[in-house]
Amino acid sequence: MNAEDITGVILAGGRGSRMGGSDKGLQNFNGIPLALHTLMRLAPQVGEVLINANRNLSAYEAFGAPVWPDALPDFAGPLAGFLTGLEQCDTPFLVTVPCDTPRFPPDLVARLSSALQDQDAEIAMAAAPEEDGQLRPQPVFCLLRRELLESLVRFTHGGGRKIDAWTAQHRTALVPFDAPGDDPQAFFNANTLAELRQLEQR
Ligand SMILES: Nc1nc2c(ncn2[C@@H]2O[C@H](COP(=O)(O)OP(=O)(O)OP(=O)(O)O)[C@@H](O)[C@H]2O)c(=O)[nH]1
Ligand SMILES: [Mg+2]
Repeated sequence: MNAEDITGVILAGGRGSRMGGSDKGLQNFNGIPLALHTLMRLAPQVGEVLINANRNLSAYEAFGAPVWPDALPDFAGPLAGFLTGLEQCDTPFLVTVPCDTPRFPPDLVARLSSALQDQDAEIAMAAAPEEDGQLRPQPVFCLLRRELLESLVRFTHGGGRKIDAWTAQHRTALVPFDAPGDDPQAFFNANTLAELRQLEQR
C-alpha cells in the first residue's frame, strides 16, 4: 500500500466539554494549535489530509487542508467524523486520527497498513498501553477501506454511535503499539487543559 492511496482525516469535531467547551483542535500544544500539530505529524504518512471540524471553520482552513463539518447533527461523536472522512475520501483508504493525541506514532499509518494487508482485514485499529499499562484498543485510530462507507451510512442512520459496535461488524485487525522502542505515552490524549500541559512537558 502506498501513502498516496491513503487519506488522513483529523478528528477535531468534538464539544471539548472537559476543556470548558473550547474548540480542542485550536488549543496550543508547545505553541502550535493541536490540529496543526496533528496535521504536520500526519501529512508525511499519507497522500492527503482532511480536517473534520464543527466550529471555527475558517481558523481550521488557515492550516491549509480542506475542512469538512459533520453531516450528522448535534455532535454525534467521533464516528460522525469517520463518516465525514469516508464521504470526502478520494483514495482507496482512510485513516482517522484525533486532534488531541499529539505524540501519536510517526509510523502509525505504515504499521496499520501492513497489518490490514497481512491479515486481509477491512479495518486496522491501533491498540496501545494506557496510563495503567494495560493494552487497550484505541478506536479513534483506524485505517479503513473506502468501501465501508455504505456500511457506516447504514449503521449511523440506524442510530449507531459507538465505534467498536460498528467495527465489530467487519474484519478488524488489532495492531499493537507496545514494541520495545515504542513511546509508551504515544497514545496519551488530552481531555483537559491540565492533561495538555502535562503532555507538553514529556
Ligand atoms: N466529527 C466529530 N468528532 C468528534 C465528535 N465528538 C468527539 N469527536 C472527536 O473524537 C475525538 C475524541 O473525543 P473526545 O476526547 O471525547 O473529545 P471531545 O468530545 O471534544 O471532548 P469532551 O466533550 O470533553 O468529551 C476527538 O478527536 C474529538 O474531536 C463529534 O461529534 N463529531
Ligand atoms: Mg467526547
